[in-house]
Amino acid sequence: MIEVEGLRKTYGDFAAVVDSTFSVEEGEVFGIVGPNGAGKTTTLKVLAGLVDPTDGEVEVAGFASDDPEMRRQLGFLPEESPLYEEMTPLSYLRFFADLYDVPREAANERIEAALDRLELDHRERRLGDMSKGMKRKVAIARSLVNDPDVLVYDEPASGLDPVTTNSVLEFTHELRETGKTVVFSAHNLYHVESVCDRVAVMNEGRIVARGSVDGIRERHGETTYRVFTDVSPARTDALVEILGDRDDLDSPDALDAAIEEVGDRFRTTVPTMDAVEAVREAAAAAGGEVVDIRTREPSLEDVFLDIVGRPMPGRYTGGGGVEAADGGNDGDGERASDETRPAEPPEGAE
Ligand SMILES: Nc1ncnc2c1ncn2[C@@H]1O[C@H](COP(=O)(O)OP(=O)(O)OP(=O)(O)O)[C@@H](O)[C@H]1O
Repeated sequence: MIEVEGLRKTYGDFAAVVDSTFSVEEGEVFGIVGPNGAGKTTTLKVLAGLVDPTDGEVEVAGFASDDPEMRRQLGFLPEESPLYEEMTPLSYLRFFADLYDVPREAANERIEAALDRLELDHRERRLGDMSKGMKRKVAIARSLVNDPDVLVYDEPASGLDPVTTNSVLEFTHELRETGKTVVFSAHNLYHVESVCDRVAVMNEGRIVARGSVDGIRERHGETTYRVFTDVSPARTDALVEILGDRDDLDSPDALDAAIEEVGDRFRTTVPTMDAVEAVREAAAAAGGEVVDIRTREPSLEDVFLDIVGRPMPGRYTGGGGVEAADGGNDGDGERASDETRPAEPPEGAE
């Protein structure tokens, strides 16, 4: 439903988006996450036909992004959506339905259905007097008046209270059950995890990972083991010392920092089963024993911090139009599996 190949957008010699390749299947909810300035909004605006790409191919619902027909197939929700303050939700939404030439009866049905589902009361109230959450719901309803196949939402739940956030996210999730394809950006990784089928992680203009949330987590996150050790209070220093002295562990320093007192036990967080065995031996040497081992899966947030913490090649083209280093994606086999595209893979990665 959406094909993006080698997308690049530069402003002067600054690259807002660099060699970005991804596709979104029909009926999929696809999330774009990344820190401030990563290039999410620019990518979405290109998809919505509001910004021309400097380079690359973009196709939405079978139309090139510069084809005016493409906009008719699309509902765009910008990050900030100023509404005509003097209008009411109903008059505002009917106005947009008219712009799209939606027959009055179909428009009314669509508007009522969207506002009912979004639980928007006060439909005759002036938009200027509505809360931020209400306005956001009206803007979401606006994105649906032309019954588009593709919805592009920039931070749909930004700045909303938890109840309204949930309602908006649930609604986003439900859209795919009606056959819509949704691309949205978010900062809140929990939102992305709860709603998206697949995600792209952007950093400094590049897609540095993409795939299912679980796939990305598996590739990037590290499972850690929490080992709970019971040692008599008189022997606790001995345990810490023995563990700190182990030079057969990946990182004795990190291990040392990871020993915490939890109630009358010690909790040691280690990265491998070998390290778990090392803790077991140390506990025995200190006259205690391991009483519990828990596995901790990485959250998307752990993964995100790991990925975006990596250095990226420069974004400035120096006027020549060529990046300091090539990164991003090569575009092949994007749909086949979960993929990651670190711009500069650290040694030994992948
Ligand atoms: N019209 C423009 N002219 C110059 N630079 C721009 C323009 N639009 C965006 N940029 C720059 O491109 C980079 C990416 O911006 P973009 O808005 O796409 O990031 P974002 O990931 O959506 O960030 P945020 O999460 O803060 O909204 C930023 O450094 C931004 O300043």
